[in-house]
Amino acid sequence: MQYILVINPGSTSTKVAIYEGEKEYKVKTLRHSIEELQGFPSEEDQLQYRKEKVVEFLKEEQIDISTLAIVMARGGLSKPIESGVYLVDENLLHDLKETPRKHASNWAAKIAFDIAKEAEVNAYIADPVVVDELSDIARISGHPKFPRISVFHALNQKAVAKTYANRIGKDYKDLNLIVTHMGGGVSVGAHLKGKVVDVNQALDGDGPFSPERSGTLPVGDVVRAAFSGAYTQQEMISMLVGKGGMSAYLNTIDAKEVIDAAQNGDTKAEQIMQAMIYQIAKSINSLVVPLNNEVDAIILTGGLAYGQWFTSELEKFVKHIAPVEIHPGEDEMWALAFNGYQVIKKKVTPKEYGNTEY
Ligand SMILES: Nc1ncnc2c1ncn2[C@@H]1O[C@H](COP(=O)(O)OP(=O)(O)O)[C@@H](O)[C@H]1O
Ligand SMILES: CCCC(=O)OP(=O)(O)O
Repeated sequence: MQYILVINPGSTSTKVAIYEGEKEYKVKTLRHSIEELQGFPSEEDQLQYRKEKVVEFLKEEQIDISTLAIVMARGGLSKPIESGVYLVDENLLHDLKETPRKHASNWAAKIAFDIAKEAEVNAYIADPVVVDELSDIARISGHPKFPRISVFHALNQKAVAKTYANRIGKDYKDLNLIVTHMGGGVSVGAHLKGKVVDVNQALDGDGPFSPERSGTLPVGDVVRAAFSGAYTQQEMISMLVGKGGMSAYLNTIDAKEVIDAAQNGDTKAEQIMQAMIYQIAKSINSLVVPLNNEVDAIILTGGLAYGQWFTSELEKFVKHIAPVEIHPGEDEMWALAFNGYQVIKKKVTPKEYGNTEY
């Protein structure tokens, strides 16, 4: 049997799967607690830990590495690139290692590359978090030194948008959609006829706060705190990513636990969840502008979209704009496998990252 190995590290989870063609054969989602993630002395230690989890999965499922036909990985914070499938090569690995923006997706290509090397096959990424289709006007932030950039859940946003288009018998390129991914990070994207022309910078940029990120903060106060002498650069960055948002208020990155507490009378948990919903709703409403007031549907996806109370509260703020579709979890694993299968069948020609000028 020739298998496709799919590797997807997120900020709160590591997802790993084996596909036979487009068909899921085995899948595992490991959820990581805040204590577990903060216990690693270095980035390298966490990479090794996540890699061990992938190798353990292969052993548990008795998948011999020689049966792998291809390894597919989520792409991280390399340079901005167009949507597509890219061979994991030394250039890509170099940029992912050197990037100042740290995120679990940066490790996926390295883990995939090492396993693929052992299996004597190729590793690829598809629709990494740096897919950049921003309109020129969306790039202007308010100061030329700090242009807005595209960092978001490109893989899942595009996959669920295409799944929705297929389901209603339309082409993705004929629709205007607002896709909201709500996981460890939250991204809200304006898909204008198949291009994500505006989206919040979902790591350390702007947008709603999320289970582990602060989103937009009062920037003057942040600058004063940064220069106060009270914090190191790493402590400041952690306030934005990792220990920001819900985790800063409630010391957990498990939104399910907080939603359950909110529904069982925990007023602090309820207030923070309502604030997250309020901020996400404001972002969704703001994307009516890049879509010229013509929105075909709003899609809610990611882990938090499993929470029925959460999505129904959010729907109240946005349902006047367009029909709301709930797509809980993600199509990332399937999308990676699908892209891998297209490469195997030679229906897609992978791009070379090093040759990509943007
Ligand atoms: N049934 C659920 N209801 C609400 N939130 C959930 C549910 N299941 C998972 N989540 C939350 O979704 C978040 C993780 O989403 P996910 O998209 O898997 O994130 P990531 O890929 O960033 O690790 C966690 O905060 C988790 O608690
Ligand atoms: C960096 C953008 C993608 C992102 O936030 O992914 P997670 O929600 O999986 O951390």
